Amino acid sequence: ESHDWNVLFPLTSHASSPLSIPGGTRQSPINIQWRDSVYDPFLKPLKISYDPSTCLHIWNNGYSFLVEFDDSTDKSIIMGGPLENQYRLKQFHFHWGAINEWGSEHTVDSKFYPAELHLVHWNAVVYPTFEEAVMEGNGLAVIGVFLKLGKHHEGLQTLVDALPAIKHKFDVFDPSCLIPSCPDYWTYAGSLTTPPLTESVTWIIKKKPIEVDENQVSFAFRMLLFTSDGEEEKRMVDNFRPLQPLMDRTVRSSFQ
Ligand SMILES: Cc1cc(=S)c(O)co1
Ligand SMILES: [Zn+2]
Repeated sequence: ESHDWNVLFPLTSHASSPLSIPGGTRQSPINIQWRDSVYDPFLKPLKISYDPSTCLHIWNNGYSFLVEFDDSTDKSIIMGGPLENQYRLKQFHFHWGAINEWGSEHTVDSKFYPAELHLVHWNAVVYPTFEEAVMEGNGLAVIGVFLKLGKHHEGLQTLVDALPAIKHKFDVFDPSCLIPSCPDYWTYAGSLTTPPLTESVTWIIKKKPIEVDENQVSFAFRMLLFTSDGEEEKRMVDNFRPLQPLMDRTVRSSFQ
């Protein structure tokens, strides 16, 4: 039983990967074992309504590139799905690898995708600020979308074109163009995958990936830098967290 292993040989426990918080019981990302996911007929369809004009700017935060949204109103929200309240879109960003063999944070049946999109939302019904929501169990909801290599993605190209400038001011961008129309998703209780790693995220992982072409991931994403101007260049790649133990959690699916 893995728990004994941890008790007997705590130093060799795989669960305490460098980036796991002590005593964490709902850490992310995880491997989604398709056959172990449980269909929940009471799960509602996810309702997504984004107002493209809430788009503010795109920037490199030294770990990924983010497109941030004006979250001072309820103009861009999600509701339904596994969620009790509506959640406001705050930003979206990606995680990707140095090569196409890996890059996503979540895996499906231990398969990595070359990249993963995260659309981060917070529970403004219950919490006054994003910062407070980050610390609460029902504070955040993140939609995860896998990227697989295939045909060119028009919507993504708008972002890719802005990357070289990165300070590029954005007028409008509707992130729903990055979300597959197939309504199927998995959902589980998890955490942020970057510090503070708080266990505040209801993860909603879309079953269907979106297709992007080789250049969109390789040229654009992998040319970004972790480093700032003047520093020795370090390409921004492999900005994903190692898999975390499922522990006492069930992944639910919205589909049979
Ligand atoms: C708030 C936030 C959420 C995720 S998923 C991330 O990678 C960074 O920051
Ligand atoms: Zn993320």
